Amino acid sequence: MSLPSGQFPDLRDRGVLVTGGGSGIGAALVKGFLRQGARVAFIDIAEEQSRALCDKLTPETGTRPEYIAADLRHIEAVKRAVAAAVAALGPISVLVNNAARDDRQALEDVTEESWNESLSVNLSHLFFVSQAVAPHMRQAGGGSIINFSSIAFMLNMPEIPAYATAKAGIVGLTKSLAGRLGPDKIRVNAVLPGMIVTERQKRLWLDDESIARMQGRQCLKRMLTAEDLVGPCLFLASDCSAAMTAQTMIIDGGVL
Ligand SMILES: NC(=O)c1ccc[n+]([C@@H]2O[C@H](COP(=O)([O-])OP(=O)(O)OC[C@H]3O[C@@H](n4cnc5c(N)ncnc54)[C@H](O)[C@@H]3O)[C@@H](O)[C@H]2O)c1
Repeated sequence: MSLPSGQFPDLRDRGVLVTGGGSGIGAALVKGFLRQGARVAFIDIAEEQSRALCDKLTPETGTRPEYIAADLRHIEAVKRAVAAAVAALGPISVLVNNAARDDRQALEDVTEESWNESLSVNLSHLFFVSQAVAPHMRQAGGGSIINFSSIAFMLNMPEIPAYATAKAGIVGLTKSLAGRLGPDKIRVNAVLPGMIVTERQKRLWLDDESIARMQGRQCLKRMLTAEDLVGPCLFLASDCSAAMTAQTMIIDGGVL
């Protein structure tokens, strides 16, 4: 799929911060927001691929995104990364909490350490990045936070107990943050993607058979790609969704 053709003029010159923007859905979002004329920064742990993405997107969009190298599992690093994003962009109006790592683990193999690691990489930073960004959104007169959950926690996927727990937790976090930040004109919503066929997913978990099986369950009989998440996130970021907060939006091609 290519990026959606829609334009959201209110996103022009907005400060947009994407976590995990170095690959997959996050990279499509960085490109999608740049195409709207937004000022975009992204945080990612993978330095080489992130710098390569910046080199690729600069000629494609006419603007170089700001890359901030950080490991979101460390809260001090989160604070430094958000400060760097504000220094580069000015006030932030849009935050997309996208970074995650969907490791598989059999029930018997889960340890205290691996459980905490999964919650750290898939849940905790969404709160701490939001906490660090909120004062800057207030300064900007409001904003939109988009949290990436997943339909995975609603399906029968026994090999991802901690990831599923984190993704369910993100829905609760979204509603709590929406209540706290609504009076500051900051909206908080969650998106729940279905099977999005990215390079990493193909390398690690998906094959033709599993893709065909999921397409069999989808109403839309095509493969979903990272670009399919861009339009919904632009909508949630823009004033087109001005009265929408504390909601969840499923983007899965209609899995029944
Ligand atoms: N791809 C799918 O099928 C799918 C389905 C449902 C939900 N999601 C969700 O969508 C989001 C994006 O998924 P994706 O498939 O594009 O993943 P991806 O692995 O392609 O991208 C995730 C990015 O996050 C970065 N990252 C990981 N750990 C980090 C850390 N500790 N600090 C900083 N950056 C870190 C990675 O380097 C990577 O660039 C995730 O929240 C994922 O759970 C994806």
